[in-house]
Amino acid sequence: MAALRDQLGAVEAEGSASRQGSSGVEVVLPSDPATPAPLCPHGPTLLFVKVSQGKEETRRFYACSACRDRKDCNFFQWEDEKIGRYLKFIELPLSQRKFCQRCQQLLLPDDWEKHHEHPVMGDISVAQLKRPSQLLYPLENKKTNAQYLFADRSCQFLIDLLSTLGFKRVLCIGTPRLHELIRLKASGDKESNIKSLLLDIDFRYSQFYMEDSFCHYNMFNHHFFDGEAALEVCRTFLQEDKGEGVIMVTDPPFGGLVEPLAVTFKKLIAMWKEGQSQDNKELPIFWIFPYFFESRICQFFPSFCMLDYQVDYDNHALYKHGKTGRKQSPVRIFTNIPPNKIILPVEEGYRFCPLCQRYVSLENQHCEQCNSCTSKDGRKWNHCFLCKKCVKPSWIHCSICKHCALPDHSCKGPKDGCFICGELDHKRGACPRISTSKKVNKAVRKQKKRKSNKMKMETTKGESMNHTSVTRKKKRRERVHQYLCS
Ligand SMILES: C[S@@+](CC[C@H](N)C(=O)[O-])C[C@H]1O[C@@H](n2cnc3c(N)ncnc32)[C@H](O)[C@@H]1O
Ligand SMILES: [Zn+2]
Ligand SMILES: [Zn+2]
Ligand SMILES: [Zn+2]
Ligand SMILES: [Zn+2]
Ligand SMILES: [Zn+2]
Ligand SMILES: [Zn+2]
Repeated sequence: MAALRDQLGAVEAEGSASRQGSSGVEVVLPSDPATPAPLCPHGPTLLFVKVSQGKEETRRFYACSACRDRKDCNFFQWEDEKIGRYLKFIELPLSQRKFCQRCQQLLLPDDWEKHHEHPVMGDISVAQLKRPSQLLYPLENKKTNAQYLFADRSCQFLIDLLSTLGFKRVLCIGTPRLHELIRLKASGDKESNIKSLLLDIDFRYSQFYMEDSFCHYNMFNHHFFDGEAALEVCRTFLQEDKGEGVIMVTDPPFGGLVEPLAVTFKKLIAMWKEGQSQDNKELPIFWIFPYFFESRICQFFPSFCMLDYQVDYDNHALYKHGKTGRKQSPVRIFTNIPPNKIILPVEEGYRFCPLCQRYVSLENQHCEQCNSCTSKDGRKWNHCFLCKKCVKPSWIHCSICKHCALPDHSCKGPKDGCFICGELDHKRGACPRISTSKKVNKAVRKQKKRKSNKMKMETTKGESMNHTSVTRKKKRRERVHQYLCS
């Protein structure tokens, strides 16, 4: 890309020198108006062509519509670059296939010079190109990307499940690893030829896929960055075969708000419905999200139920945590597919409850009072006759608060529960009622103040500062663990 930008520089320098003459750079109309121009920070770009001595060159390029000076906006892309680049790359001999780890970019020989001081990986095999989620580093920015990739075990479980349920097409929203494994499997054996379309905000993936298998997309506002043509790719995918055989699988960043996601998913459902013959059917969906969002998700999608299956991730330290050797993860699958159709692996500790007609975690026992397998976190829950419901094993009934809570809770205060709504089963960060970041900040400030007061108290009690900070760290770790697992 950088090399290409330099070419633009040269072209522009020439262009401005003789803009009025017979040589220079001219704006042209795209040959196919349905193909939207790529976007730069200034909006859709314009298509340019270099003209020398009155003759147009054959290769045209997109550049910024607003900025004439490369210093102001260095966007550059050949009109035919997208396809050309990937195909050129795989045609190179293995020894020339390089990937810049800093720029997260496949390099063509023209680009090498620009990256010679960067860490560059060589000998990129076809197998590696087919697993971009292993080549690219996961974006771990908690607030925006939180790219937690499925552990093999969970990804394989999902793929087997999709194939057992007979799906032919999978709309992958924010599931790049699932997308690549579906494609890998489809190319590997003729039996399973499931198609997959990935919608993700991580643009790095566009290097590895053509426009019919990747759309640069924002799931919080249903925005296709490449305009109408990309939207059409998605529509066609959903409506193929009159909408038969398609499922939507999504694993949004957990910091994300449920409501905008629900609005987006409803738009996609409507898009699928346009191509439907019968009205009464629902678009099958797997929405992967932490269990403490159950009530919130079911509010928007009453037909959804939560499966007991614990989804595991490769790069999420907290979710790998577990005392029993088995990883404990708070992440579940929410779906409108009847749970009795979904077999959870017995070898991983799931069993079928004939009364509930669904697979549950081994320790999730059927409660006769509730007439349901009530555990949400995979542990055995206890029935409280005063609360008339099952509660976490770590909770006891508090006669002051008149409900069950952790034994060391402080009565009549939201301190041990959620700072925002006061509920005891989740913390502020997971509150389904958070609507503005303002509220969160306020709660955080409050919490910090309380903490620092507490610390002052502890230090005046005569404990050494060192010891206090160690135990506080330990306590904090325990609290995080509790938040996820208790
Ligand atoms: C929790 S990760 C899920 C990855 C999945 N477990 C996998 O292994 O395939 C969230 C994914 O959503 C994507 N993402 C984050 N914000 C997004 C947004 N606003 N719109 C679309 N995708 C987004 C991230 O790039 C990432 O791939
Ligand atoms: Zn620009
Ligand atoms: Zn680089
Ligand atoms: Zn049961
Ligand atoms: Zn019960
Ligand atoms: Zn109780
Ligand atoms: Zn109490």
